[in-house]
Amino acid sequence: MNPLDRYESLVDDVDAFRAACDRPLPSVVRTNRIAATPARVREAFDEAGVAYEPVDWHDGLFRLPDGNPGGNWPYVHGWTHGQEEVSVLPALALDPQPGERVWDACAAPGSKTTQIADAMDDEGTVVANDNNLGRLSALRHNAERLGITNSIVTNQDARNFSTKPLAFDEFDRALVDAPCSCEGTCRKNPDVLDQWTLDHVHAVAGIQKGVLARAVQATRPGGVVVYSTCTFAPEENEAVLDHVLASEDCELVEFDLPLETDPGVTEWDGETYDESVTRTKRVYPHRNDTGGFFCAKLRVGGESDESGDAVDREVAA
Ligand SMILES: C[S@@+](CC[C@H](N)C(=O)[O-])C[C@H]1O[C@@H](n2cnc3c(N)ncnc32)[C@H](O)[C@@H]1O
Repeated sequence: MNPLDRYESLVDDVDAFRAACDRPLPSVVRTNRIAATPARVREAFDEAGVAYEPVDWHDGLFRLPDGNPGGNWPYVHGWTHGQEEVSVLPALALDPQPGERVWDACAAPGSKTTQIADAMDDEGTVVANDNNLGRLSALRHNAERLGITNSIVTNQDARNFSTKPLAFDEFDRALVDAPCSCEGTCRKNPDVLDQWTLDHVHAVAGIQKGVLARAVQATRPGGVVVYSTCTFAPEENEAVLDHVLASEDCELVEFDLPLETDPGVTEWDGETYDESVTRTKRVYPHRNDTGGFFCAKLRVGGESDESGDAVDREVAA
């Protein structure tokens, strides 16, 4: 069975959805503004004879029609990082500010960690955590190449994350870019559809619930948690949020993304979810010619003693 068959009742135009999922995905790079401007990257691509096309919704992204995002000197100098268009969305929703404390719970190989550090002007603290040591070494390599200095790396199971190694015990913001069944990456890696099983969807949903709950607990009252996956499966998206809304002190908030999205679904396979999951965003490949994605933004409850404005703190870790 092709798992994409499951989503035909969710999309408006099944033929366009299936055709988009069958098309290869263009390579995209993000400008690392710590090291260069988009104008300087364009100049460098021109000088090096690298073909590129602008991405209309983000001035720092470029599509590379010939592929190979790592095969040119602007990449080697840390001016660019290969990152799919939809992969840029969670950090935009998180909106981290210079000086803040941010936890990237499932961070490797660091596309979003490095984008978060960039958005913070490399000021404050990003704690980049992953339970996979091999993937963390790729993250460290990327952070070094991009010249990032405000990030530290931890190797823990995010479900039981301990802040003991840190000099603080709560974060202003947290990102859970969760391990998932990766259906939305089928344009890049069609094998995900052959390897798909419902058992894996249910198993990974358990991990997702545990990590998201810990992220809410580790974030200060009034702070922000963003949850994202690259899958269409409601079991891994809306159902995870429904679970955490019931068990933790948090709420889903409205937010904007610069791409065309569909709202989260409130019913799936005989289950119904909290109405507020309609505030989450589904990105289907045929809408913007991208990969598939899911993104949600939560506000943590409880008494907040901070305005939510950018804070000026010493890096403490
Ligand atoms: C979607 S990938 C993260 C991609 C990354 N955010 C980026 O932008 O480059 C999910 C990551 O979760 C990690 N992971 C899986 N289970 C975990 C757990 N229990 N605790 C922490 N990390 C976990 C995987 O090793 C994997 O690197």
